[in-house]
Amino acid sequence: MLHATATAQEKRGALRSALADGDRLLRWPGAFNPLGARLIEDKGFEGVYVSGAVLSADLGLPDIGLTTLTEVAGRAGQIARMTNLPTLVDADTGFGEPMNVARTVQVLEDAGLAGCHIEDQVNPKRCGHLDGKQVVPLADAVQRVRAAADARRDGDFLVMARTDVRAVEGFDAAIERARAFVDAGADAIFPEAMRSLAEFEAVANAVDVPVLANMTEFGKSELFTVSQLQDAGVRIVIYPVTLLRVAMGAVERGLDEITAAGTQAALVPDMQTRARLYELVDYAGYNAFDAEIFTYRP
Ligand SMILES: C[C@](O)(C(=O)O)[C@H](CC(=O)O)C(=O)O
Repeated sequence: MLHATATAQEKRGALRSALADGDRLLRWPGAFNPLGARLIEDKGFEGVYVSGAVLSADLGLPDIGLTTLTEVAGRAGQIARMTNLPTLVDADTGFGEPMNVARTVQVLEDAGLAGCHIEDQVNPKRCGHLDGKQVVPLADAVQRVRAAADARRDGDFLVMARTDVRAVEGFDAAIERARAFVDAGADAIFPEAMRSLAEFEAVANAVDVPVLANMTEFGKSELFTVSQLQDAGVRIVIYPVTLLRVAMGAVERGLDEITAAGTQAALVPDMQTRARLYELVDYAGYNAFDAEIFTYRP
């Protein structure tokens, strides 16, 4: 009843245990809204991702660091609250200098997130799969990670360091940064825009913390399967924009159908039904809760 019963601390603890548990790959689709997180949990996935690209797109904005910490924490918190799964949020470059990064981590902890990733791009940042990116010097990037790791009050909050350096300085630099970020306190590494499975595997072998693979469509990485990634030693896979793209594709087709046919009738068989929607928002559970409270007498 009332959906997520697990506290943020419990979700963070569960994530730590899942990451410590052998080499099982954790699959985290990107939720573009809280209801999407509910569905991700219902379908048996292991975690929820909140993408900066999706949060930006939701506001009609490109993913170039225009969103504020308040916007990101607010929306990510709404999403995290709706699920018992751990939720990881994209914190871009951390919203400023190292002291801003520290505050970012604490605000995201308070919003109920299980962790976040901080990247080494310069501002304005861009999608990790586009050309023309720039990264800050290694020393500055390491300070961001150290600030994030030191700022946490819950030691289970996952600080993941993302490096975009592969596309700028090459693969060896990505390995160098991954190792330096782990030394600075990173709990996990997100090597952005790897060019092959072998590159993911090499990063996983180079560090003793979990490595994430970003399986975003229309990007620089091939779309590897869960078993391929697992065999390469990857521990977490995200599908950051997949559900938004799928949904928006359906929305476009729906609008075209209404225009062409003058009615939405042909769309109905493929729609989520009223009953399924009510199930996901626990309509019956709220009614039962309400009825019970009204019979309560001291
Ligand atoms: C992971 C990512 O940062 C995101 O915001 O989800 C993006 C995804 C994308 O634009 O496809 C990225 O930079 O890879």
